[in-house]
Amino acid sequence: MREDVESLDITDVTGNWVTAKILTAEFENRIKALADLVHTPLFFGRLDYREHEAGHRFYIGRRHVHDAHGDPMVIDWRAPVSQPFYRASRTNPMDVALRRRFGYTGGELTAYEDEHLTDPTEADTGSALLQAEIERPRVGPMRDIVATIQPEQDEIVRAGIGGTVCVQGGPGTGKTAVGLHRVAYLLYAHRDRLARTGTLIIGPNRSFLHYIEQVLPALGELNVAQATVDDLVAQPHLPVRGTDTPAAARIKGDARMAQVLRRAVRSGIRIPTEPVVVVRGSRRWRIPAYEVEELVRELTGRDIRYGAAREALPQRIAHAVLVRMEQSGEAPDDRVQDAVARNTAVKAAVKAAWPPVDPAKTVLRLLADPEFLAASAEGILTEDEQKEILWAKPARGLASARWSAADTVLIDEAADLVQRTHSLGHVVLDEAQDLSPMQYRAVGRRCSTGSATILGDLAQGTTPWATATWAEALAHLGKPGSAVEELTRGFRVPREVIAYASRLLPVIAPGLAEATSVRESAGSLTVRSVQPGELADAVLAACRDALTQEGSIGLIAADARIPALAEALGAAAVPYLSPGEETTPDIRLTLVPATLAKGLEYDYVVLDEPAAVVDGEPDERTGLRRLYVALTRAVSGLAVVHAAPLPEQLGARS
Ligand SMILES: Nc1ncnc2c1ncn2[C@@H]1O[C@H](COP(=O)(O)OP(=O)(O)OP(=O)(O)O)[C@@H](O)[C@H]1O
Repeated sequence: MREDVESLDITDVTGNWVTAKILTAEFENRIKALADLVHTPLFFGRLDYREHEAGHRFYIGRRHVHDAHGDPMVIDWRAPVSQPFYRASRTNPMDVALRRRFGYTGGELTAYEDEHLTDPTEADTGSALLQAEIERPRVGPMRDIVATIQPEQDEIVRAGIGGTVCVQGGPGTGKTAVGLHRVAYLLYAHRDRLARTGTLIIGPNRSFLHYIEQVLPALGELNVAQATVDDLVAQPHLPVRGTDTPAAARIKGDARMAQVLRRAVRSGIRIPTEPVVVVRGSRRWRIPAYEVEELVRELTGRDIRYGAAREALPQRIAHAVLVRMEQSGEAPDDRVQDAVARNTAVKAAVKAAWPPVDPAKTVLRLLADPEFLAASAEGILTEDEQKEILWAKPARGLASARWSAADTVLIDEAADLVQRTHSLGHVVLDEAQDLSPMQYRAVGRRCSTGSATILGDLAQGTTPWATATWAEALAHLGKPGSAVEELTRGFRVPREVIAYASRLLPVIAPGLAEATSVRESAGSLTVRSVQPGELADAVLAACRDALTQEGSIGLIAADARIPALAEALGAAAVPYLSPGEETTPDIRLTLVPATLAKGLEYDYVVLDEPAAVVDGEPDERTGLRRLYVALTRAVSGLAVVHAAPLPEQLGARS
């Protein structure tokens, strides 16, 4: 297939150099997509449908492959014929007589496993290849799970594009993996539509995005944008240089701010009291004040963007002029209406009634001018709340203001009040529990005419404004009442470790079910108590111990402890990486600040001083949730080393 593309000669068909460039680029992309990847086999499964005739046997793989005659050899995993590979069971064989899974070692076919779904005498033993895949040591960035997607995951992956799906799932239940495969599926099933409208994956931070960035290209999808929420609302010339107190950030992130902003943006609207007089040639056309007033009142009552109304008003006034021209026997056309709309008298009337609004300046004024804030927030924010968000030292101009991350979300909201934000076809929002209501709104307007996949775990919410329920989050996103699915089978964390971490659940997320572990090996869990002076040495020893095993090692610690640990590692000449940097055979240890651990995983985790992780957060619940995240990053083993007493919720180990 690659040679076919490479041998295409386009000199005859390209009329001009633009077409030639575009075609060449497309061919290059296709050749790239058809590259041989040594460790990525062409197929991983086979389905024999029950009528066992020619054409009833299908090989399933990452992409479609055909032979020299164009006959299919491997079917794309996303095609409808492939679906039973993931969903068929003994209770519902879906017409499949045989399902075969192929196992590979370093790109070599080394095993296969058969299930005769309609044979009642065959025992249901579960898949050893799935187990092997789950147990495989983790090195490098996240990989795809296309060969082993589980039925409950597949339901979410293939859910229709029309609806928004929200997935609540404990640590390691495959939310991120499912979200990425869902994008690949949607791009396959709705390629044209999504090529036009675009898809976007939103993750919590850069290192997380780096960790997941290889998955879609491995599935043949090269054109999916990735961003953090901060990237989405970033203002080109207004860098974030300030921080908010947790209290201020909370108020700025509250959905009530949307009402405050709406009032602020519209605060300049004035009901006209003067007539508009348009002079054209030797004639004067006068629209009396009451009529202009009516036009303005009508626009204020309509649910259209501020900017759209501002564009509509001069046209309406011009129309009123045109009506008068017609009444006096003239026959003006559309060009006359446009010319009247641009007339200086009309422009001045519009400016007075509906002045232009700069979103950033509006937010600046709200945060700097107590009277403007009071007028906009009256009956919405209390006086104390207003005081909390006002800048102690009011900024003078846009460039000198110390904008915080929450402020940029406010500017984004104000901008949307003025002009509708462009909506994409599909948005995947990962680690969604952490967003503030205003951030949900920012994401929601980017999929207002599309759909979304919302992934998260309420127990891992580590912002003071983390959502309490998915219903609330979905309402802020503008997708109220969307389906909420739950994933509970964990593919990462070993049994003993998830049981230990789950001791925190009653405090951090009462009512949430404990994740189970599908891993067969129980995993190793050690908790070591040492004297304060010995902490760094004990942590180093635990890292060295972990390094004797295969796979990646994450040393997770409270952010405040990172410099001390970095120094200790340096002094002991133990090389280490930062999150987002790729492990190599020589450097497999990553030093991870607890605040960046979310979404990542390591074969072995050494957790330094849990009490410090809890103390690093503004309140205890958030601290314990941060600890829960840190405790659930391990694939094979977790070693906890502490000098301070463990948080009591973790309890003494029985
Ligand atoms: N069906 C599967 N087959 C093989 N591996 C899987 C499967 N589902 C998930 N995994 C693996 O389990 C690990 C955890 O998955 P993932 O990171 O998607 O979980 P998550 O729910 O997003 O976790 P967290 O809440 O901690 O962010 C990953 O290594 C992923 O590849």
